[in-house]
Amino acid sequence: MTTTPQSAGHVVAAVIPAAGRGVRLGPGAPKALRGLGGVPILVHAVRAMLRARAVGLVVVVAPADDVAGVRSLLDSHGLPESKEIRVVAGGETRQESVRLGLAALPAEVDTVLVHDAARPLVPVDTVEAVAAAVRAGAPAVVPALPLADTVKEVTPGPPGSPEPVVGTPERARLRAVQTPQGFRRDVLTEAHEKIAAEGEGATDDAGMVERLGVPVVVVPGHEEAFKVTRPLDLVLAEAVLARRRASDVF
Ligand SMILES: Nc1ccn([C@@H]2O[C@H](COP(=O)(O)OP(=O)(O)OP(=O)(O)O)[C@@H](O)[C@H]2O)c(=O)n1
Ligand SMILES: C[C@](O)(CO)[C@H](O)COP(=O)(O)O
Repeated sequence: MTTTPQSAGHVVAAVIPAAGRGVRLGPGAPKALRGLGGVPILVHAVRAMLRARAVGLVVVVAPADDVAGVRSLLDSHGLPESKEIRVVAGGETRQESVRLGLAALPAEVDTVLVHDAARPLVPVDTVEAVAAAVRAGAPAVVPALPLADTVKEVTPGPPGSPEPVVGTPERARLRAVQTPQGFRRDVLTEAHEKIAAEGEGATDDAGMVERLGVPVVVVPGHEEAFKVTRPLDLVLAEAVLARRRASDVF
């Protein structure tokens, strides 16, 4: 096991929430366990984190009813043994799963990257860039991309019914947020303790940190770090992976 500093005095761990069902992807196994190029989505995500020199330890947050199954799945895929991989049970929400992953970190970890299992193809350069920005002093770092579409704010109505438009935010000021999101461990832990205690949900970890009043910065994301959410995303992921395998570039 190696949890020695991988990046100049910092001990960086990746927490991978992988306990979701993948309802929007359609019926089947939990999303992280479904195949992409013949390999479970989760295995791609774990490899993406292990490839980063900065990352010294990975915590996988598995569906609560299949922790042993996920452990043996990872063990059967020939992952490098130079870095420890822990597997813990997840919760009912992404927020709860991340909190359970944080609780499994060893004391010496001071920097945490939270990465969706559902973003299996994130390039290593994006992972390293997020870790480097935290190392450089930012308490919270988010990779993100400018939007291609114009966005409307609406008053939500019943599915399928016309929804009144409230406004059109200035697109140049908007970013679509990805993972891994990087944090000083103390900041992320405080966010999960306080915001969860307030009973407020959040769709990403940086959103919780923002509510503490801690500054969050954005660094460039990558179009191949997209989230596999709906069936078409899986088609795209298969195509990206096939191209990488053909050119041997990961
Ligand atoms: N209770 C949950 C819910 C989500 N996640 C994880 O959070 C990441 C991002 O969530 P999302 O893509 O929304 O996954 P699902 O919740 O599985 O998707 P859906 O909403 O379609 O069911 C995924 O890696 C997912 O496994 C988790 O660890 N625990
Ligand atoms: C964390 C995240 O991937 C950033 O875009 C996203 O917020 C997860 O959202 P979801 O509601 O779980 O799809």
